Amino acid sequence: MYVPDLFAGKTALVTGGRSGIGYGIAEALLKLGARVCICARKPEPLAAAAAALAKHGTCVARPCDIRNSEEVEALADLIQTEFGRLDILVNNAGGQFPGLARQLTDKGWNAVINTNLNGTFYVSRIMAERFFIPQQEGNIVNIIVNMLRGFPGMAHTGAARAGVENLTKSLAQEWARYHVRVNSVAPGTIISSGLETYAEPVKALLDRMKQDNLMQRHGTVEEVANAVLFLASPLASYTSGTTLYVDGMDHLHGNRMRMVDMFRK
Ligand SMILES: CCCCCCCCCCC/C=C/C(=O)SCCNC(=O)CCNC(=O)[C@H](O)C(C)(C)COP(=O)(O)OP(=O)(O)OC[C@H]1O[C@@H](n2cnc3c(N)ncnc32)[C@H](O)[C@@H]1OP(=O)(O)O
Ligand SMILES: NC(=O)C1=CN([C@@H]2O[C@H](COP(=O)(O)OP(=O)(O)OC[C@H]3O[C@@H](n4cnc5c(N)ncnc54)[C@H](OP(=O)(O)O)[C@@H]3O)[C@@H](O)[C@H]2O)C=CC1
Repeated sequence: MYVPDLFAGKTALVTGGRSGIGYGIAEALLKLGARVCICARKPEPLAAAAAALAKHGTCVARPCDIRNSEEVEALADLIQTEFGRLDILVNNAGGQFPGLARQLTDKGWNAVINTNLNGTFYVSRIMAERFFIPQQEGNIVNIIVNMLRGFPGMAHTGAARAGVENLTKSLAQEWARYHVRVNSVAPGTIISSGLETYAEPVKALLDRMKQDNLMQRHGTVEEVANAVLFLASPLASYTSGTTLYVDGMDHLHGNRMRMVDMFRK
């Protein structure tokens, strides 16, 4: 539904672009004319994803753990060499594991905060300093999660993503003077490779969440990618510092605590 050359001449970085939602976003940007760089930690599946994406256009890849700012600087070097500029950053890399707050160890908590909050900040700051601010132009879309009413059963990621949502508002204001827009997309439960990482009994819980959703279904990768395309495009030129929910209204409706209790029993 977007014009085919919407992102012609633009370059984009999609973190976590080797799989699931990140792959879908990278593919959608490529199909609309962007040149794309993807990163993730695991080199082999990353290279395979880049090779598959290359049938849609120019796609380069580099292994990078977003928690390590030196690796993120090296990623910026690659983008500089390959593209000479960056227009769009999609902070998609992230994840967590299910567990009640009382079960979370220091190490587990820190792994999730470092990935989702600290990693997102490092990539945003480094790409802004290297590209967006010197260019006086840029666009950031952060993939978070629906945690509007908290995230019982995943308190670590709820806290980290709330941090990213607030970071979105701060960066949007601080960087407006450089013509950088910053927004977030908050998916609900999306059918993707990420969901496959969950074993029983969380799998059963995910089915229950589908029944509880007012649209009676989970979302698709394409539905998340479409929201990212909108926010990254000039169609959203007066929109910054905001969050777009792609969750079939889960942020408004449903009793997550009842489901966590089911999981506990
Ligand atoms: C109780 C009710 C549950 C309700 C569930 C509702 C579900 C709704 C979900 C819908 C919304 C969201 C969906 C998604 O986000 S799907 C995307 C999912 N993809 C991923 O999560 C993949 C990425 N995840 C990771 O890479 C890891 O989870 C992590 C973020 C932790 C980062 O990994 P890292 O490599 O740094 O960490 P380690 O594997 O070395 O682990 C570090 C410590 O973290 C603890 N840990 C890790 N995994 C688990 C686990 N499965 N269970 C318990 N604890 C875990 C642990 O302390 C690790 O240290 P140790 O290995 O030394 O013990
Ligand atoms: N699927 C869903 O229902 C929902 C997903 N989300 C969020 O959307 C994003 C994508 O999820 P989805 O595609 O489903 O899940 P995936 O697990 O398939 O994607 C996560 C991606 O992030 C990469 N990644 C993880 N940690 C790091 C790191 N430290 N540095 C660099 N890359 C990293 C992974 O690659 P590698 O392991 O090689 O590093 C992988 O490509 C995540 O942030 C997720 O939490 C939000 C709401 C709902």
